[in-house]
Amino acid sequence: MATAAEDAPETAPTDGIAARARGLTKAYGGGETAVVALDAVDVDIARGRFTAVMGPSGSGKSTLMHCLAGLDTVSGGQVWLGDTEITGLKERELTRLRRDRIGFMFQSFNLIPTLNAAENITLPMDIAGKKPDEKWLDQVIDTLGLRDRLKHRPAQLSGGQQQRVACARALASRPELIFADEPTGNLDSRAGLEVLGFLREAVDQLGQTVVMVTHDPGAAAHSDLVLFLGDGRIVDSMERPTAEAVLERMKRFDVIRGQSSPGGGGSSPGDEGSPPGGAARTTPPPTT
Ligand SMILES: Nc1ncnc2c1ncn2[C@@H]1O[C@H](COP(=O)(O)OP(=O)(O)OP(=O)(O)O)[C@@H](O)[C@H]1O
Repeated sequence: MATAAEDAPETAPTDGIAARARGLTKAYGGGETAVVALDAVDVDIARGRFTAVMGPSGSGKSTLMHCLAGLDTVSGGQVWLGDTEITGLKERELTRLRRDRIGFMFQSFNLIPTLNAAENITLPMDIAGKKPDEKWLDQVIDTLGLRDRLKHRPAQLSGGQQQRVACARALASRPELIFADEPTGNLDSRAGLEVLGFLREAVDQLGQTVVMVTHDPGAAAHSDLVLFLGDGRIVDSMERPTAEAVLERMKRFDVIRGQSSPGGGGSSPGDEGSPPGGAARTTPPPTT
């Protein structure tokens, strides 16, 4: 019994909650150079909704996503995926959890160049030795308009099509949660809109849960809820956002920063800010 208890992750009631964090703290480095990227964050990610995470450069968006997805360890606090506490899981258990229960999309697509679209889409399931649900897969492929591109390799596809393949790959195993880090960052506005439309459909028509980190108020406007991060804390949220309202909210960060650092001096790491809609950033590939 002691062994079972040891192996059993702590559970919490998470009805309607796909992911939850309590007191989530992440610090990098130590001593004088320590950076607190996340400062005791409490957050609930609602199931079946599209949540966007915004905030100035260095505010902790990617760190939050990585900690919620079990891609990074935390310095303090607890994180749950569904009712599984992931803080404290061993790397092997985390790898399995990410593979089985989470879908990832990144700015840089992260497709395997030697595999065709169909093979890329099912790769995580093939690695896991799982058979895809063909009916679901068909639905995903048709929703994403990839039916006539399945035999193409990534180099034979446009950026938008490659990101659609990455989207299908994230959806293929019908994960509990999809994390998308700047999924439109490498796309022109038309292709970006298309991908955002598909993520919206994944939520509305396929019942998926999506969390998207973005710098772009126009992209955030496709979500149901925007969480605003500032200096490692969730400082605001906005239901049913519009691009204009998100842009206005983001401008207030610049005002506050302007007030707190007269003459532009005294900036801390990652404090330089970035214009909404800009600032492409490279994200590490998924380790699943
Ligand atoms: N590996 C690391 N080592 C040290 N500091 C780090 C590391 N990763 C992130 N940080 C710091 O943690 C803070 C939050 O970084 P994070 O990348 O989460 O911010 P972000 O909001 O995603 O930024 P951006 O919009 O520029 O991508 C920043 O101050 C950053 O410099």
